Amino acid sequence: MLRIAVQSKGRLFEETMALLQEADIKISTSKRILLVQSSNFPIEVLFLRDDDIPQSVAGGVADLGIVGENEFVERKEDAEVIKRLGFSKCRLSLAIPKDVDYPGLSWFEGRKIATSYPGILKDFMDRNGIHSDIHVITGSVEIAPGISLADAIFDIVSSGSTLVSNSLKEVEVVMKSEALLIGNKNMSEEKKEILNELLFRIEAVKAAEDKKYVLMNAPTERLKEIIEVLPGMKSPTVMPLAQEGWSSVHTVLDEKRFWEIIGKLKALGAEGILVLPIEKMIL
Ligand SMILES: Nc1ncnc2c1ncn2[C@@H]1O[C@H](COP(=O)(O)OP(=O)(O)OP(=O)(O)O)[C@@H](O)[C@H]1O
Ligand SMILES: O=P(O)(O)OC[C@H]1O[C@H](OP(=O)(O)OP(=O)(O)O)[C@H](O)[C@@H]1O
Ligand SMILES: [Mg+2]
Repeated sequence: MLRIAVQSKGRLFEETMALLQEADIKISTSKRILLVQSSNFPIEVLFLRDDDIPQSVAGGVADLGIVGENEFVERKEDAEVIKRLGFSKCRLSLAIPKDVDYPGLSWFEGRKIATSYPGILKDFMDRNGIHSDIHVITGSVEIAPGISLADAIFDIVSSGSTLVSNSLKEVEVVMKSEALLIGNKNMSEEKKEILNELLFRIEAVKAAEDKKYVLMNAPTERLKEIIEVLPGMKSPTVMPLAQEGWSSVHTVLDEKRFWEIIGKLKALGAEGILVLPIEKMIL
């Protein structure tokens, strides 16, 4: 049985549970139970604070973990990055009061910076030859300059609205982050086999993300032009309709290019276009 450490609540929790669910791994969650076995897959889920996930994976308390890259890099624990998961995207940035002129990194020389990521910040400042005074706080970092606790902050930014609400401006992006699947470096062969099955399922879920299955009726005489417009996995499926001169065309479309392609298909005479979600895709 594999043990995976995931965040018990917070920004990573929902998407982590959704990923396991889409991979058809059933986990019943209840606030008080911190170790739960799946009823249909050889895995158990250990619910932890995200701060503790890198260490539990490096030390072998858990075999796998899902954690933000920011937290993983900060902790400097010896575990392996198995897969970048593409959710909980954010960045770690330096921000200063919005009315202060910013001449460049030298501004931070001798300044006090509040952060929950002292390791990443110190490495960045050392690389750039800047000496600053790093003040560690575990939450509500953005408030620090407003209450004269620090001159600047170094924290997570996503939409930037927390910075705006606290009259701060982002001046340097130090790293980008997303959720990672990390693993213990000494997993047994049996555990690696279960991990491979898990990865196979995760990849099928990820491949289907942002993809749609599209069916349409098309005039047979325009099929050649219609097929040229469609990217598809290999080539579209084409079947004759009962009505003479018409065909049914089935294909997979990328959501990003969806409207552009649909527009072209309509112009070529396609009609009765149906768009269906795809649950999984095995490439
Ligand atoms: N605004 C955001 N947008 C996108 N991702 C974010 C955002 N804030 C945080 N994250 C990502 O989600 C992770 C968890 O964030 P969260 O705020 O839940 O952490 P936490 O308060 O430290 O939780 P815990 O109680 O588990 O210690 C962060 O380490 C980061 O990778
Ligand atoms: O750029 P934004 O979109 O505003 O997001 C950034 C904020 O999001 C996170 O906090 P969160 O809302 O998770 O609350 P927390 O401080 O309790 O972790 C993070 O610590 C920032 O404060
Ligand atoms: Mg935390």
